[in-house]
Amino acid sequence: MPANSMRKRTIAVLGSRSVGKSSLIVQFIENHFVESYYPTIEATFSKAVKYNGVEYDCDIVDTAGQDEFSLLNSKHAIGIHGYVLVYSITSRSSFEMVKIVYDKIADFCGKNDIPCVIVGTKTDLSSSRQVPADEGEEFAKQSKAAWVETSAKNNVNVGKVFELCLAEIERRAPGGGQPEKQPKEGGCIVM
Ligand SMILES: Nc1nc2c(ncn2[C@@H]2O[C@H](COP(=O)(O)OP(=O)(O)OP(=O)(O)O)[C@@H](O)[C@H]2O)c(=O)[nH]1
Repeated sequence: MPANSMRKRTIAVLGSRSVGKSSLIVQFIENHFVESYYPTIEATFSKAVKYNGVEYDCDIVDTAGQDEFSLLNSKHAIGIHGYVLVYSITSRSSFEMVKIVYDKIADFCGKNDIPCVIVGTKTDLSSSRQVPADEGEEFAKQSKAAWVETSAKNNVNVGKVFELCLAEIERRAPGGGQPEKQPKEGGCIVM
């Protein structure tokens, strides 16, 4: 399929520092695990993803980790079709941060039903687990979001994160796929 006939989807990946956002994306795009930690400033990755028989041209935006003082603003919402909100199963505070970030996105988008996947990372470190799986699942259910646990290290459920995100986007806008907020004319588009 020629590139220009593929459906373009932009997905933002958010969550606390060091929860494994970049590792998840790099495992998905480049099929390897990054052991070392380099804090992200901001980066966008592109990949063609086939989901449900349709090829999507996905831009995946890796953000700098958020904390309680980070302000979510237009750059986290304009031009974005769907969200991947990441916590580490070994960090309760990162799970609490996902809830805060979710509320900020809902606030900014002016609605509670946003195309979103809640992701618990680092399942290979289950002996240090601080967030039970059912708590993650329950929060996602309340938020009408999808939920999955992954390990970028062992390449478990990595592709599923992005498939679920496309499913959440398509469920709300079948075949349409307008971003949650449209860029203003002449304004910046993403991040
Ligand atoms: N054991 C294990 N470690 C992981 C996993 N995913 C990421 N890590 C490690 O966690 C650390 C942080 O990972 P990053 O992917 O850089 O985290 P990040 O969320 O992008 O961090 P910021 O850029 O600061 O927001 C690195 O040392 C990774 O190797 C995983 O699935 N299992």
